[in-house]
Amino acid sequence: MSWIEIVVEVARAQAENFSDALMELGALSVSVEDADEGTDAEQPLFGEPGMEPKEAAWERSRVIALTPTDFNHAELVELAAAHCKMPVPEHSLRSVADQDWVRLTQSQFEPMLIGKGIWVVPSWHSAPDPTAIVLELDPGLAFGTGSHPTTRLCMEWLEENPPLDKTVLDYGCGSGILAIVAKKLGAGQVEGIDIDPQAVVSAEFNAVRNHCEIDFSLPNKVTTSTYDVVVANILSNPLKLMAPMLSAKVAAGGALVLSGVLARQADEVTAAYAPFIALSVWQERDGWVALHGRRPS
Ligand SMILES: C[S@@+](CC[C@H](N)C(=O)[O-])C[C@H]1O[C@@H](n2cnc3c(N)ncnc32)[C@H](O)[C@@H]1O
Repeated sequence: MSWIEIVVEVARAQAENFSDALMELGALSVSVEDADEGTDAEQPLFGEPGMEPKEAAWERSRVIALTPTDFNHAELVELAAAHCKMPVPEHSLRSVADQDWVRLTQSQFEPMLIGKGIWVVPSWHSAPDPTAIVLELDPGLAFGTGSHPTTRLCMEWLEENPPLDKTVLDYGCGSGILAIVAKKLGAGQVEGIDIDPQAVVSAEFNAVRNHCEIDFSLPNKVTTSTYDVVVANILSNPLKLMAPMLSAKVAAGGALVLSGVLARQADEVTAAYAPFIALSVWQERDGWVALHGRRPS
């Protein structure tokens, strides 16, 4: 089976309504991208919790609707335009050939070497070096496959500072990748927390699959525990807000490692933690940094 993509350019103000109308009228899926992508007029949109981008679309937005082949494509565009009370925009059609989507997706995830000797290996591959530290992890609904520089920075910090027999808290655990690597590097008790229930489920699944005993939970579990190592790869805004709480989770003499912070945000995050723990940049990668510091003994 194959499909047809309808491609339409609309102004920013119409992108969301037009996309919704296409979906209501029978499109199988709709995506919106910057029509100026790859040119000098390209407009990156960045957001993070509490700082969502003001504009949810681009000055010139390209709306792409996936439809069956036996569909009246011109009529769909006309009806969607009428629904949005806008002139009928020009459209073009692109044929999408059927593919082995599972194989195609899997081919994009190869085993990854992180740091000096940590392999992240999808289940459909065997580990290139079974004697190394191997995490079996498939891309899923939670963030944390090891491909993002912030995850890699935290994993590399843990590899360089092995938490042997130490207690570790992974705050914002996503897939659980950092908690699992900590456990595989010899940590004692390891816990993970995430605000997203789906992440907790994924992390629990991944821990079992990697034969690691780790306790994952939502943030509402109230404890006064402190940990020898606290690692949090979230984003600068929530990290700043959580500075008193996260710092209090670090045991005397323990280490705090933060990532999800852009290099240009390092000073403001360091300032938020200064009353509790002196942080400094450990390493920078692709514009992201990992910050670290120790609570005085
Ligand atoms: C960038 S992902 C990091 C995932 C994984 N630890 C890694 O390093 O790849 C950030 C995670 O933090 C979680 N998160 C965001 N805000 C949070 C909060 N206030 N409390 C706990 N978790 C939070 C998100 O749900 C997400 O799973």
